[in-house]
Amino acid sequence: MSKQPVIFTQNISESIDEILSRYSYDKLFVLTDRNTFKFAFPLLENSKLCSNAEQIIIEADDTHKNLEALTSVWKILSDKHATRRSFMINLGGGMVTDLGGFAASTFKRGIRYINIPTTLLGAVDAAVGGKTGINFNGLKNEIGVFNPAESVLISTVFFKTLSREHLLSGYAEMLKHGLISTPDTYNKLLTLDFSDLDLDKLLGLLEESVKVKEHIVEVDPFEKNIRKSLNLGHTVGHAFESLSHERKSPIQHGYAVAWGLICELLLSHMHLGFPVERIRQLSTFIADNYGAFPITCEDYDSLYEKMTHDKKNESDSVNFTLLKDVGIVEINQTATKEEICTAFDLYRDLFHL
Ligand SMILES: NC(=O)c1ccc[n+]([C@@H]2O[C@H](COP(=O)([O-])OP(=O)(O)OC[C@H]3O[C@@H](n4cnc5c(N)ncnc54)[C@H](O)[C@@H]3O)[C@@H](O)[C@H]2O)c1
Ligand SMILES: O=C(O)C(=O)C[C@@H](O)[C@H](O)[C@H](O)COP(=O)(O)O
Ligand SMILES: [Zn+2]
Repeated sequence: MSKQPVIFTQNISESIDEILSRYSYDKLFVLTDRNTFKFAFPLLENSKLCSNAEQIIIEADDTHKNLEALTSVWKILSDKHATRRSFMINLGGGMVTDLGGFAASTFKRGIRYINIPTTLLGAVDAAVGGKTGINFNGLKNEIGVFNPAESVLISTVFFKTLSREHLLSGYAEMLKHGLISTPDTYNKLLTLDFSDLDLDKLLGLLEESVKVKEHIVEVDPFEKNIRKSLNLGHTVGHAFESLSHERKSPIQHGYAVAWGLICELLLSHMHLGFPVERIRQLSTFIADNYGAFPITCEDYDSLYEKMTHDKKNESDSVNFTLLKDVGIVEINQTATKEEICTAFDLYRDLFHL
């Protein structure tokens, strides 16, 4: 896979037109969800090329990252006579870039697309690296392909309409990037104060964080080895997220990752001696900013069953990425159901559940 250009810009319209002018295409489609159509699309008003684009608008939020919304995108592409020479822009958070990337990758066996993330989570993680897909059968990202966008255009101009919860959701993936990179990067992340947010500081941390992901994806684009480190916190996190959908009380992806990180650091301690002090420090940061995901022992069987579908699994055991310490990553670690339930018990103790 060739290196995917990730471009930071403060003049989004000019940058889009500059990138699009490098391509020859017959029709341009812009995919948004209802919110990004309202908040983000107007910010492209100075783009000459986007002003003639066909709009595709889907319902917002992860509960719509599904087959029905995907089908509606395929249908519009087909009805509007999109061809293999057509081009798509995914303008939205991770829900739009995941679903839109998959729609583009599969329509007529693949049309080219660029991602313009409008959330912090999208910018730091989802829009970058070529994982596309939808949720299916109650499981996160169960169907999808690896196929990177032609380019990713990151502009903080979109962040003005994001809530604190949106920012915190993206920040959880940044904490993950910190944990798998270096103590220096990680420790800086713990100093950000969300009760008195310094946006400039956040943006500096964002640029550093994207580089962590870019580097790993460049080395291992198809998640055969070290890319599994980007899945830290997700074996449990995805189970929490799916359970929240089942409960009809969906949590944001990054929140699920934040709580998943704590459970997986507890497993990291049990398997590899990850320092307890660091777990206490991070769980305090997460409890203060994210609260807790409520679980009881009644949920353990259901959570474990969900983890048996994790994409990293081989044969019957649940596969985790664990840490010996910050920046010391061990992939392909398996844990028994008993160990996982012990981690849930400890998580509940830490979060007073
Ligand atoms: N492909 C990957 O590598 C990868 C990585 C991380 C996460 N993900 C996926 O990304 C998704 C989560 O992404 P997300 O957190 O961006 O969620 P999201 O796309 O659902 O966006 C969250 C909410 O914010 C709204 N929104 C988006 N941009 C806005 C803006 N500028 N102003 C106001 N509202 C705005 C959306 O409409 C939505 O309601 C999950 O499906 C997750 O599985 C994928
Ligand atoms: O880019 C990756 O690789 C990741 O794992 C990034 C994750 O933050 C992201 O949530 C991803 O979609 C999870 O992928 P999955 O393969 O576990 O579904
Ligand atoms: Zn994630």
